[in-house]
Amino acid sequence: MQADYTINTAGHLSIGGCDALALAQEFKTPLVVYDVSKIRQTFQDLHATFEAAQIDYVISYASKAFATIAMYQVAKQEHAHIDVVSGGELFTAMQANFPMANISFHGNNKSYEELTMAVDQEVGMIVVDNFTEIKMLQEILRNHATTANILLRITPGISAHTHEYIQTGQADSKFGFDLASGQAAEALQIVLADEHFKVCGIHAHIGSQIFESTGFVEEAKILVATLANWQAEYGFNAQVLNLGGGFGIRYTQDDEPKAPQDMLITVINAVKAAVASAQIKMPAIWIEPGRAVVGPAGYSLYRVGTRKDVPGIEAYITVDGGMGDNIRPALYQAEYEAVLAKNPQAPTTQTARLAGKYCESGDILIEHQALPDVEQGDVIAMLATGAYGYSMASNYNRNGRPAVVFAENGIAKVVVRRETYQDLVALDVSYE
Ligand SMILES: Cc1ncc(COP(=O)(O)O)c(C=O)c1O
Ligand SMILES: N[C@@H](CCCC[NH3+])C(=O)O
Repeated sequence: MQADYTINTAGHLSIGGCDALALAQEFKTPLVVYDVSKIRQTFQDLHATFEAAQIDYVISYASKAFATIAMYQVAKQEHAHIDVVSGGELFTAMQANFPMANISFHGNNKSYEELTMAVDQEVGMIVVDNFTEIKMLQEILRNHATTANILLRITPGISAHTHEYIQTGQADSKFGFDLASGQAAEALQIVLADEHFKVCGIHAHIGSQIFESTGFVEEAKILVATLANWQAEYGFNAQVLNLGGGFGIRYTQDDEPKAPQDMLITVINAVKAAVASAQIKMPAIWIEPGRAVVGPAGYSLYRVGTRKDVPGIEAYITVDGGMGDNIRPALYQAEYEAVLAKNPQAPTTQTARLAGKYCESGDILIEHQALPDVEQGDVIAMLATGAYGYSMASNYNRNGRPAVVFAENGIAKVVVRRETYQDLVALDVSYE
């Protein structure tokens, strides 16, 4: 399958109606560029799918995939909720004037301060993960003489087909209350007995970059069966069934994911069928897509620097970024594709390793990348880098993180400025 990108009349890669070479020239490289209309389209496709199914729902953008003020504003404009996993993400959402009622707060080790911040800000939903958190939250709510809407995060015992580092639903997971051992039912009884909690429902998330619907269907069945049991045993009527995120995207031509809205239809149908057979009231379905919303919309633009030929092996073509702006290849052996921005469809003449500039042998962005002849200064665009790229970026080797540009209808706007050398020492304190 042909990679998904647009070429303009000059024959250059075009992102959000902007020429990629012009973007690299104006904003320098490495540069992260988002085609904002792609982000909007994904939200709109998911909304349309839910609306056609005629059920109550919430689309909660999992903002760990890319959390910035501008992105929160786009999510708000597209009528999405967001989920946050730290005080820092929550603070960013506050700066974006994101409605606090439309935020879910996640995390397996939320601190006392973070929980207090969530309560003070009247965050709409706290996704309670463990017994320690229940205790802390009870104390905070008592002290504030207030209540909180909560979901219980359940570990449903499903091993999704994905990299083990990004599986989260298996019984041996650091996240959530285990279902099989009875932990989840124990947690439910505690929160139901405390009037400070408005227990709205349950949550699970089985993992990320998942292509097969079977894991989600299984998840839906297990969670609905759990709700039916809990209704019979504890009289608990859930209003919300949050199925988490995890829809996979296409990084390379070998990937053939379903469109997120197609995956969603399967999931909705599985919930509807399970609810009908369990004879419980249909809860609102909440989903938390991160990668599927921002991944395909993001491009990383790099300039080619050096080249090293190794006799008999693929050459190293090194660019001006690498593991500092995209750790995923080094961390998960994640695969990507890249094109030459000035002529994405130029016939290829070589297969090379696209290497980063960081001081690590493992800093290879792409192995076996087919490329035409490239020269120093050429702009290479890595595709589908919008999820967990910038958000996991670091200052390793004291490289500044790239700027981020939103491109839409031919207009490009910096939404995160490039870090300067001065930024890099801004937190340092002299010891002389
Ligand atoms: C609780 C939760 N929800 C949603 C997501 C988003 O997942 P994805 O980006 O794969 O859609 C994650 C990350 O895996 C998560 O941990
Ligand atoms: N950061 C991971 C996904 C983890 C999602 C968070 N639970 C990735 O890049 O694929």
